[in-house]
Amino acid sequence: MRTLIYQRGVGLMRLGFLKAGYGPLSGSRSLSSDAMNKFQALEVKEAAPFVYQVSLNRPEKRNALNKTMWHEIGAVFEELAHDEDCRAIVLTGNGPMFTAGIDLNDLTSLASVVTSDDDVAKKAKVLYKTIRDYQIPFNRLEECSKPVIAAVHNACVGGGVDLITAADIRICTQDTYFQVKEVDVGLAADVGTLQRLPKVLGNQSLVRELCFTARKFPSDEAKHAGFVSQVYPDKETMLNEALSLAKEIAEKSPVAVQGTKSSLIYARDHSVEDGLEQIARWNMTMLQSKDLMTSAMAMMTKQKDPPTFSKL
Ligand SMILES: CCC/C=C/C=C/C(=O)SCCNC(=O)CCNC(=O)[C@H](O)C(C)(C)COP(=O)(O)OP(=O)(O)OC[C@H]1O[C@@H](n2cnc3c(N)ncnc32)[C@H](O)[C@@H]1OP(=O)(O)O
Repeated sequence: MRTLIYQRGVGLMRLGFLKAGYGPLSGSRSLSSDAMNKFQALEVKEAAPFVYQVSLNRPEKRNALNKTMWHEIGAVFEELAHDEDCRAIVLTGNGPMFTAGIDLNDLTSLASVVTSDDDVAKKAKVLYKTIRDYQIPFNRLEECSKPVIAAVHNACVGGGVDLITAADIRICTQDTYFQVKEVDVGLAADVGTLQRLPKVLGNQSLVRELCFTARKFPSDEAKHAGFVSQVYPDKETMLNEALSLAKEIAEKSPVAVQGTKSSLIYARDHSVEDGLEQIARWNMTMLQSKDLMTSAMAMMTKQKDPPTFSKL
């Protein structure tokens, strides 16, 4: 098992979920494999060289996203972004399903803000900060420089859809359904689905239908619509394929892969001209990396084994 560079605290404190063992550190330190397993609601392991597997791990509660899990998602993707022994990540769920969405106990606890005697302006300010803080962990996933493959089985509900729309690649099992469930609990989705799903699908009519009705979006339809790129018969097959895809990515130049992720996200949110300017500026530095020559030599010499790249 490799180690993670471990800088926790800021994100955890933001939502007020700071717990023993998650305190802010003055500098950085290595996280041993034991420490990696101190996540309470996630299981994090190095599944193959340069490949990490992050599993939602509250199977008895259908991986409902409680505050701890929400926070740990932000923390782990921030850490893996800076871990040079990580080049690709598989995100999956332990137990019967991927996730049942936000922990409804946490959602109802928000009601205490609404029903307090505080002035409406103060309550609005508190709710604004709460929602913005809930958005941060999923942004961390999207911002993580390493490609994230969401491998989904059985059900992905509410906040789970917000979570995986921030991933780079989505795959699922045949028995999976996705559900933008928020309207059924009386709210407009506010942690990413309404912003990212239209960009993932491209079909505005389908996006609106799914978001207005909260109907189940089954795997075959999700594949047809381009929401997932592959559907597998069962979880074991899917996980094997997810890890094999992650290994394939991890064998490429990290300079090339991380630059590609960064540019694709930039291009999604900017004009073609702005994107061309961004990649020119990026590559004016990155083309000077040894990875270019290493990859070119491996191709030209028809090298069988993948080339070895410096850590990044
Ligand atoms: C600012 C906030 C931003 C975020 C917003 C996010 C919004 C959302 O995510 S909306 C969606 C919320 N989720 C739901 O409405 C789903 C609720 N759950 C279910 O409908 C079913 O549990 C499900 C169909 C997913 C699975 O059914 P199954 O028969 O397989 O399991 P159950 O017997 O129902 O549940 C087993 C235990 O898990 C607990 N549980 C399930 N979902 C949640 C949840 N979302 N929150 C908390 N706990 C959950 C359930 O209570 C059972 O626990 P126990 O009784 O202790 O065994």
